[in-house]
Order: sequence, then structure tokens, then C-alpha cells
Amino acid sequence: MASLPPLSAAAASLLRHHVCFRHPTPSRSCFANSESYGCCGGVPDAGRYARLRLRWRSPVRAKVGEVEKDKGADLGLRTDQPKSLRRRLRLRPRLRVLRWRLLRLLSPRELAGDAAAALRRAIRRVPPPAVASVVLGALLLAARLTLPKNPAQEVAYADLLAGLRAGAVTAVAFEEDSRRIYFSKAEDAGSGDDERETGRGAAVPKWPYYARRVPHDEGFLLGLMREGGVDYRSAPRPAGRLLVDMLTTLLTLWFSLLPMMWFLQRQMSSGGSADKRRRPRKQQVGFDDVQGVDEAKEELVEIVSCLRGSLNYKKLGARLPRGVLLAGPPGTGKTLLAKAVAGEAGIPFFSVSASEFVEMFVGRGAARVRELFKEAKEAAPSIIFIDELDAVGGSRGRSFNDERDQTLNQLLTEMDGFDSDVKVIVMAATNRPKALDSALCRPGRFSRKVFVGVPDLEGRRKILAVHLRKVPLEEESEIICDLVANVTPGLVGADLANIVNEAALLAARRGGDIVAREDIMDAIEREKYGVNGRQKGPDSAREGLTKLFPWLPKPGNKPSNPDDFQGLMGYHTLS
Ligand SMILES: Nc1ncnc2c1ncn2[C@@H]1O[C@H](COP(=O)(O)OP(=O)(O)OP(=O)(O)O)[C@@H](O)[C@H]1O
Repeated sequence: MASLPPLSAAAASLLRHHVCFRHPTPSRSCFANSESYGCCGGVPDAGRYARLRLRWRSPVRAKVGEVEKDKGADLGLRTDQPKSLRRRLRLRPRLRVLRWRLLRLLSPRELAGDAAAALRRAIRRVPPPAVASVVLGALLLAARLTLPKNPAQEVAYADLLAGLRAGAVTAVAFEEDSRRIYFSKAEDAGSGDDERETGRGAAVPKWPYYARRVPHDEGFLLGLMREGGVDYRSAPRPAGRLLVDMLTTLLTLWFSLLPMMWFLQRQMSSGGSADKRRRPRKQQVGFDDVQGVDEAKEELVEIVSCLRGSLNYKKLGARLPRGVLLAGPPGTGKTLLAKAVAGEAGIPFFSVSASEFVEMFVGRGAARVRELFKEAKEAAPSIIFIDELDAVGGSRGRSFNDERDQTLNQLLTEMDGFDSDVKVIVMAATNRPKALDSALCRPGRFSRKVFVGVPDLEGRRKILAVHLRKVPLEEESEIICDLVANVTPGLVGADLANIVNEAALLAARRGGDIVAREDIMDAIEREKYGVNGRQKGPDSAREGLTKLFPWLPKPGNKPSNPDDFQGLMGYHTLS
């Protein structure tokens, strides 16, 4: 049987339910062959279905239209409007949502619930030290407000001494842990009597006067009191004042410790909390963006194939390499290569600098490593990239840095702990491969070592081509690439990228719309000899260029006609 053309959902549903469009009550005879309505008899064949589709203007369509209209009416849509307009307006559901929101707004219960939820959310966001400060402050305020007013009148210490000398002072009470000296005079007979009778200090506020003690004068004061036969004693501080003083001391201490606590909390929580989780990034960089390092690229292409599944390594009992160590001089494109692997494989890329693991507190770096590997495993297949691995991966036992050793141990453990099925590749970059701990480089960990070297002439040409892609040039890009590559031996990708960027900046500085060869040559000199030292350089880029291509005009002798210039330069010969 020929394959049947698909029916629309509505037509299929009608056929399934045996609806006859001629007869209100369908019978078996309705499904006899019918040319005009598509009623089919029992077993459908391709021809009949095709007819059904072709005769879509028949009552089938009319019926389906009716059904849809009814459905629309049920939903409260205006079915007579054009469909797109109806869809666009969707007034009924919008009004329903608006009504629901209004009802929620006007209902006090809902409002209270919303407010409570918002408050809970806000409270959860406030850091605990801030909550503690507010609570302490509130307690202090409450204690101060509820403290009974002290009826004693403050007088000068000299007045107390004068009263004692004159024999006017009859009783004295030294408040414990404070500088207040309460006293009463003969004319205030009755005040302080309760105190004297009970011998307790609870009634200190009942004393009519108090003076502040002068330090180191207690001996003299006691002598005076003994001479005058004054009744003196010590009395405890009232509980309210004790509480206020305690809270004040606590708050002062708290505020002075707050910066340290904040710092500690930051250190302890970093890397651990959910909101600080590292977000993997999908890389946009591909192998096309990394040039001049073909051998390194070849090594990595294989890993991309394994990750993509295009290379069936399991068939031969092989395992995916767990670690790839990219070693080479700075700026040769190690980071870029790792990004390109992630970009080509289309998998999440967790990039971290090893110095981020170096923490002040022992155990924090190891916790960070654990966290990173956990996240990468959750996002598998994924790539972890550790830049400057030597910051934590240096040989153990050379220093007394326990924290660094623990971090490295954790890294080694994590790399061992991979299931062979978990597709997580650890890539690392270093400029000092010799400094690495030998345990890191053993097979099963960073078993694959890729050297990313300084690009050769062809490499430099290709790298320049990559970076000049988006730069508007006065001349042909290939020519510029040839020229610059020739005068920049020993420079790496990062230098070349910087030259292009500097040239564009120089062009912008002189107000140009396009980058001229002059800008590029200036940029090379800046790169080689620095901004200030370029005149002192023994061999400027221009001189180098003139040596290489003696037929080039002297810099500054720009011909008025650019065509002559082109011809004179012999660019075509060069390329
Ligand atoms: N081979 C290359 N192809 C294209 N661009 C490159 C290349 N090498 C370096 N670059 C450019 O230099 C920049 C820095 O390179 P990258 O960070 O990858 O170097 P690196 O080797 O990781 O350096 P380091 O060892 O100092 O971390 C890149 O963003 C890129 O613009």
C-alpha cells in the first residue's frame, strides 16, 4: 500500500468518531464509497484519503470550521474576527488576569500573606551580622527607655568634700563598678534611711545627691569620712543601669569586630554558597580562531572528536584522557586553545585560575576544588580549565604552605575519582611545566602534555590574519600580514593581537577611519621597544622592513597618487 498522506488533526478526529456529514445519524452505509464527501468504507486506502484532503472545501471543512467556532465561543473568543487579530488581542484572558490581580490586591488576607512573604524574603537576604547589630541596638534603646529616672542630683566632687569637712554629710554609698558616690546630708533626714536600715544597695537611686569620683583620691576621701564618723558603704548598681552598660559595651565591641567578622564570613562562604556557584560558559571560540599552533591543535582535535562521540574510542577499550596539560611560553594561546576545544565540542567550560584556590584558611582551597569538580560533573560533558596550574601544582614539600599542599592533594584526588563514563576533561595551562609536582603529570591525571610553542613565520601570518579580520585596512590584509610577520620574529599570538589593537588605536587617535601601514609599523615599534623607548631601539621595524624589502619607499615619503604607491611598493610581487 502506498504511504498515506497525513490528515489534519480535525479530519482524522472526525473520521475516528464516524461522523457522516450527510446523515445526522451515521450508519454503516454512510461509510460506503462516496465520491463527493470522502466517507470511506471500512478500510481506508490512499486514494480515498487523498480525495478527502483534496475535497477540503467539502462539508468536512464546513463541519470542522463549525467545531472550531464552537470551541472558540466556549473559550470566550470572538470567532468571527480574523484569527490573527483575535490571537493578538486575547482580551478575555487578559481581563481575567487583571480581575484576579485586582481581587488579590483588594483582599486583606491575600495582602497580608503577600506582605509576610515579601518580609520573609527580605529578612532572608539580610546578612546575620546586620541582624545581630539591629537586635542589639533595639535592646539597648529599649533598656534605656525603660530605665527609671535617677532622682539623685549630681553635684561637684568638691561639694562632697566640703560637706564632709563641714560635717553636713551623714551617709555615703559607693556604687560598685562605677564612679558614682551617693551621699545624703543632715538636712535631708530620712533620705537613704531605708538603705541604711536594710543594708542593701537596691535603693541607691533614693539618695538625694551623687558626685563623680576623682581617680586616686579614694584614700583621702575615706580618711575624711572616718574622721567625721560618716556612715559609708558600697552598693550594687541598679539592674537596669547594669543592663544598659553591658549592652553599650557589647555593641561597642561588636561594631569594632564587625569588619573582621565580615572578612571571615566572606572567606568561609566563598565558593560554597549556591549564589556563588560558578557558571559554565558556552564558548564561541573555535579552532579557526587559534592559528599558528597546528601541532597542538592536532592533539586537541582528537579530544573534541571523543567528546562529540564521532570517535568511538570505547570500541578498542580506550578511555577518554582525563587531563590535558598545555605548556608553553606566555601568550602563545593556551587559554584560547582550551576555549576552542570547549567551543568546538559545544560543551560547558569552567574556567578558573589556580591562584583562586590559594586561600588564607586551611581547607578552603580544597573545598573550592571539590565544589568546582562537583559542578563540572553535574554539567558533564564539560571542560574544566585551570590556568597557571603551577600556582597550586608546584612540587609538594618545598614550602611550609599547608593550605597549598592540601589544595593540590584535593586536585589529585578529584582527578582520580572520575568515573570512566563521566565526560569531564581537565585542561590546565602552565608556563613552568618543570615546576609541577610529578604526581600531577603521571598517567591518569595530566597524561597528555601538549606543547604550545612560539609561532613561526607562517604561524604569525595566520594569527595576524585572524586578528585583522575585523579591522578595516588601507591595504590588502594578506600584504599586511606578510609584512608584519616578517618583522616580528619571536613574537607570540598575544603580542600580535596587541599590535593590531595598538594600530587601530593609533588610527583612531589620528582621526582615521581605516588602519594604515604607518599605524601598524608604529604599533610594532611600540610593542618591541615600548612607548617611550622606541626611538632608542637598535633596529626599528621600519629599518628591518627596509632591509628585508629594499625597494620599499622611505617612511614618510608617501606618494601623492596611491596607485603609484601600490605599484612602487611591489605588493603583488610580495604576495
Ligand atoms: N595562536 C593564537 N591565535 C590567535 N590568537 C592568539 C593566539 N595566541 C594568542 N592569541 C591572542 O592572545 C591572547 C592571549 O592568549 P592566551 O591567553 O590564550 O595566552 P596564554 O598562552 O594562555 O598566556 P598565559 O600563559 O600568559 O596565560 C588571546 O586572547 C588571543 O587574542
